[in-house]
Amino acid sequence: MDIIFHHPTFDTEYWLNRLQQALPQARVRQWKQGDQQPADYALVWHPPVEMLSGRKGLKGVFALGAGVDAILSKLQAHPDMLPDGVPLFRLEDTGMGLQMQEYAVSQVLHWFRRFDDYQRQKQQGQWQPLEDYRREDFTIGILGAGVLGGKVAESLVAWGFPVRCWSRSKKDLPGVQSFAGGEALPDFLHGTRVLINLLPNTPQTVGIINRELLGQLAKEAYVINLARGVHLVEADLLAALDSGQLKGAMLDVFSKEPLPENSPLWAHPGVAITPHVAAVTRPDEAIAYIAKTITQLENGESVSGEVSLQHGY
Ligand SMILES: NC(=O)C1=CN([C@@H]2O[C@H](COP(=O)(O)OP(=O)(O)OC[C@H]3O[C@@H](n4cnc5c(N)ncnc54)[C@H](OP(=O)(O)O)[C@@H]3O)[C@@H](O)[C@H]2O)C=CC1
Ligand SMILES: O=CC(=O)O
Repeated sequence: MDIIFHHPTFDTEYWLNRLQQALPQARVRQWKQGDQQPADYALVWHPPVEMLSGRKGLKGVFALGAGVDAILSKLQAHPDMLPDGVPLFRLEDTGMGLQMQEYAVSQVLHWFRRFDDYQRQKQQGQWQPLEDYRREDFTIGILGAGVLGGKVAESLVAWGFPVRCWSRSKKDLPGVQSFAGGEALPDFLHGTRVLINLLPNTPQTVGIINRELLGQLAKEAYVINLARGVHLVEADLLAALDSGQLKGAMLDVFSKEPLPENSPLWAHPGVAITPHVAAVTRPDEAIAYIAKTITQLENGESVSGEVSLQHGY
């Protein structure tokens, strides 16, 4: 079995060695321009079109992350990039769930315990205990209730917050109120104090966090965007912060990355920023998952993690 690997920034040597250890029967190599030798599986992130297109004998392509929007948008421009019938897989959790939980819980607690207000007071040399927020006024609404949204919901339920989620299909997650489909979106938003985005980037979700949506949240709401920058209309977010409709935003992803120097988001006091690090691919966990999935595929067993090209995630 032959496996080709391409990632623009990962430590390729490390990945090749660990993949080889996990799949001793395979021949693993870094894909280089001009390499048209046979391959059964391709492991990729931002793949050059020629790495995949027209490749015979390919049995599966693995995206080395959770989101497949970049691959799918390339596929739209080059429909022959993924040979017909070749499944595309993505990473399901592989350590990203825990990272998302850490990020979301720490930020929700930061706002819930009013550390943002106390920081402002500290800057003014002000010693002034503030009224506690109550959990019942701090409903967390999670857009997307898949692998990562589900994990984040679980961790916030454990902290005693009222948690609700919104997805395409109805969910049965312990302690979480589930809303499904476009018609249920207004009810989901009504009373949501902290909105956490973990949707995939699809034509249906681009620009979903806009003026209209933000206006339906509870007064002085907060937004955490952990998914993709294109979900959020940045100008609408800034306007909602300036009007007082929103009290704060924690953003990990941006419509343009790296965030341009002249973006007004940098200087806005209500906005905190991290550079797309909410959940990174952990090599060892990802390799274990890919090796397990390839072994299952080779044994003719069913696997999870296949991307629906129809739904775009
Ligand atoms: N910032 C970072 O560092 C990282 C960001 N990400 C982002 O997180 C995203 C989510 O990852 P993951 O949880 O694994 O993805 P999943 O595919 O497991 O979950 C996606 C969820 O979104 C829901 N959904 C999709 N389309 C719609 C729609 N039109 N309306 C309502 N709900 C919808 C799905 O509904 P249903 O369950 O009904 O299908 C599902 O619950 C990734 O796509 C990626 O962009 C991922 C990793 C790191
Ligand atoms: O943003 C990262 C991913 O894995 O998707």
